[in-house]
Amino acid sequence: MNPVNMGTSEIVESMEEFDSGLKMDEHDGKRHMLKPGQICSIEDDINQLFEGIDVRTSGRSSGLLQKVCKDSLRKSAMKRPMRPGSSQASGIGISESVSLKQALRGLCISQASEMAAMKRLSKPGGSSRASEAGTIKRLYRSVVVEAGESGLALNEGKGNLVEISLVPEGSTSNFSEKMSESGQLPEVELLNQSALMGEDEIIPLPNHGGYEISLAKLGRHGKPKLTRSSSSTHASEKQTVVDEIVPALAEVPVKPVEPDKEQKGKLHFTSSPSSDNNASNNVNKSASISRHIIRPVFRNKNSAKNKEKQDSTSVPSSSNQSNGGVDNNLGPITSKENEKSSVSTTTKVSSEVSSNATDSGPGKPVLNSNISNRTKTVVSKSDENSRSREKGEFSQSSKSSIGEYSSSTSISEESTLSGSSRSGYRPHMSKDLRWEAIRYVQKQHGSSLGLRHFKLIKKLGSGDIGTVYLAELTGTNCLFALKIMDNEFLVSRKKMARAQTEREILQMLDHPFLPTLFAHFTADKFSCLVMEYCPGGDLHVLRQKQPNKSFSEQAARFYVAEVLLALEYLHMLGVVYRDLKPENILVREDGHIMLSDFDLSLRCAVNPTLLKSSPTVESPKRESSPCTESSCIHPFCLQPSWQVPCFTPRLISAATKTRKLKADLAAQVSPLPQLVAEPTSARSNSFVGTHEYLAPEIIKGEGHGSAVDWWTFGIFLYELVYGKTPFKGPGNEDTLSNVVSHSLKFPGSPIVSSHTRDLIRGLLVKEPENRLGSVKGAAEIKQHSFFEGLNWALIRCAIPPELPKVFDFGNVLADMSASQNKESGRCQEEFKSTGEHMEFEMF
Ligand SMILES: Nc1ncnc2c1ncn2[C@@H]1O[C@H](COP(=O)(O)OP(=O)(O)OP(=O)(O)O)[C@@H](O)[C@H]1O
Repeated sequence: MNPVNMGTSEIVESMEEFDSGLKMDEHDGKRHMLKPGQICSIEDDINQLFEGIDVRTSGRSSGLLQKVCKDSLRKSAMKRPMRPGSSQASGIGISESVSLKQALRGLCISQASEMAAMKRLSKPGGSSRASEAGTIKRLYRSVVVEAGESGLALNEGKGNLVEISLVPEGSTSNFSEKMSESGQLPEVELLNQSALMGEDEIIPLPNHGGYEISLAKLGRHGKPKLTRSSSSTHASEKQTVVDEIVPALAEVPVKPVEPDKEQKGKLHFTSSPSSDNNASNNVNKSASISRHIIRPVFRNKNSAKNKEKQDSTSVPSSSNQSNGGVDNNLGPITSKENEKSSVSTTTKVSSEVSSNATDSGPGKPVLNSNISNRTKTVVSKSDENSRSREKGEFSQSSKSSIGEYSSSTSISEESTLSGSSRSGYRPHMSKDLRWEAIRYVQKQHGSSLGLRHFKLIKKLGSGDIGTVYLAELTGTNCLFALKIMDNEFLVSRKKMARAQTEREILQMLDHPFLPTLFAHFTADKFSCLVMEYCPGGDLHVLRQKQPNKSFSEQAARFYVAEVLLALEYLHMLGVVYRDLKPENILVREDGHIMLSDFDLSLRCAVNPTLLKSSPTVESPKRESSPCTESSCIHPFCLQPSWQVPCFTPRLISAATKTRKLKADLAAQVSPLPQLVAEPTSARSNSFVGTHEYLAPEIIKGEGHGSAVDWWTFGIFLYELVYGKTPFKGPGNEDTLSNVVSHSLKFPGSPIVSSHTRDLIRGLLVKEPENRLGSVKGAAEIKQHSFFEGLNWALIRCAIPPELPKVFDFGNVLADMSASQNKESGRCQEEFKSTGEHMEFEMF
């Protein structure tokens, strides 16, 4: 949370509040807004009332008591409705009434309303002197859009859609400027979204067009331990196909940056110099954003030297030192000169978001969704993998990712990327010693982080765009997963955009079930990502080790629940993951999961909405009413209605009774609205994913959106419980055709509960629009009976089905020196001997 925002006052509004502000004129019957100056009239009314009470109670109450009551009433009148348990709201002078607060507070509508208010006030002509009640009403109307009828009390739940507009439709920059001037940045605290957040910490979400959403985030435990459970070499036959689209150039708003003299021979492809260390900078940044065309440019050392002179005035700075010293050399190229010079080696950044996501005004990035040059190359990643992977060292799976890939990026604003990428600026990881270690090394060596600071211990695996090593930050006993990518290779294979996407997404993440990116830097011709190391292998390997190669439903529920939360968070950030499969789910040392591998993800705009849930049951009153019909047809009604009125509750079964009791209780408590942050407007035509996991709409090339993640989620659950995927054919083509045309079938064995099958069925609906999760995203899926009883908020504290072998971290490096130094030496030698011309095995 930005410090600037910390002081932002909470506004809680309610219809009661409006009612108090709206006074019916007895004479003309019109409703008038009560202006601040009219508060005294309320006071007068109350005084009058009190007089009445005085008269009535004079004989019974002591004068003192009356005085106390009167005083308190007067105070109440002055303070406006205040009920037990409600917190006093301030902000722009709006107090709250508790019932609405109960209904909305947890779902941040108050903050959203404040935001909406600020937004409105920031508009030209908006009067900051508007009456308080008027402001409330305007706020209410701006925030709460009641479907059907306007002016309906918010707590009269009828399942209406309440929409919070978090994306400014208009003057983002103006707004941001105003906010920065006033020192206030509206934010939405997504309270009650326990799945996404913790109770104690707030993290910034990417800036949605100038507005910052804050999420309270989960804390996380986790120290790296050197252990590998990857002795098995189970290879699935799933193949990776990379089918690339060279996407169209995207017009992306980025902040112009200062030249950096130290950028020679380095890769530049970011729009986010991660240099801003305070919130106001963030705010100012969004205010100063201008549109530039950025193109990722690769320069090898030699070409960089040649171009150094001509680029010297335009090479962007990544402000390494200000980023906690973390080398952050991936800066944007913004000048025309660079555009020119980069033509031959550029991978253009394209964008694929729906018109919905892009047409909403200058507050949102305008993206070029044309795909200019589509080259379709199918590469069998399994072949590459089989070449590159060392047998028995790490999980082998040929379930590989297909990518007729377009980078599909709607990179909105640099603050989106830099906001959480600042070293240590990730609340759930901020106390992690690895940040300290990195800072320590930088301090010691007085330089930015580079490959020389790492001791490569062993190769963890190779992917489509790079090789991942277990690496120790020299002299710190801290282990990291170091992903090293060869820039020349990326450029030549047109994979630069994928690398960029992955890095940008990693920079945004701050979630217990997603990896933390500690640093990134370029070293000679390599781009390196310093990530959290996950020692427990992947779920593919773990599944192979299970009896019958499938997980129990209980275990599966744990893993899919954590994956669901990770996906929910990603969707909330505007990231459609697209490559869910057990191979991409790593197991942490504490047994919890980490979803990895974002190079095929789609970035898009997201517009969180608040859905007001409606009670699904009849009101208790109605249910307990006697049958008044002359002929009762209630199935449980045993007594003829003409003799004795039948009271349904007395005659229903025990189970039904319990259900009804629960329903009654639920009906009495206003159901909380649901926050839905599903990027439903995201659209891509890329052919990406993994054959067995590909959604039908991707195969059919119809264009796809976030619903593909719910399809893959269904396949994932199926594979965990049945030990295989549902549509796999003898070859990839068969698999694809099965996905499109075969109906879903469940094997007779193992026996799987109807809840699980029902959830899978809901997720594996071929039409994306009818698929579970397609409308309300994870919120919808979480409510499925498969997850009944699961405590989403505390899942990170749940005991995982399996713990990877635990090593004493203190001894890890010592152990390593004995058993693994050999390999470590080999990895180091590999670098030393080959120098800048080092070739990775995978390439
Ligand atoms: N943070 C990490 N901790 C431990 N092992 C990791 C980590 N990240 C990656 N790995 C291992 O390194 C391997 C290569 O990862 P990488 O993300 O580069 O490629 P990939 O998952 O095979 O997919 P893709 O080819 O799509 O990039 C993975 O299979 C995984 O086993």
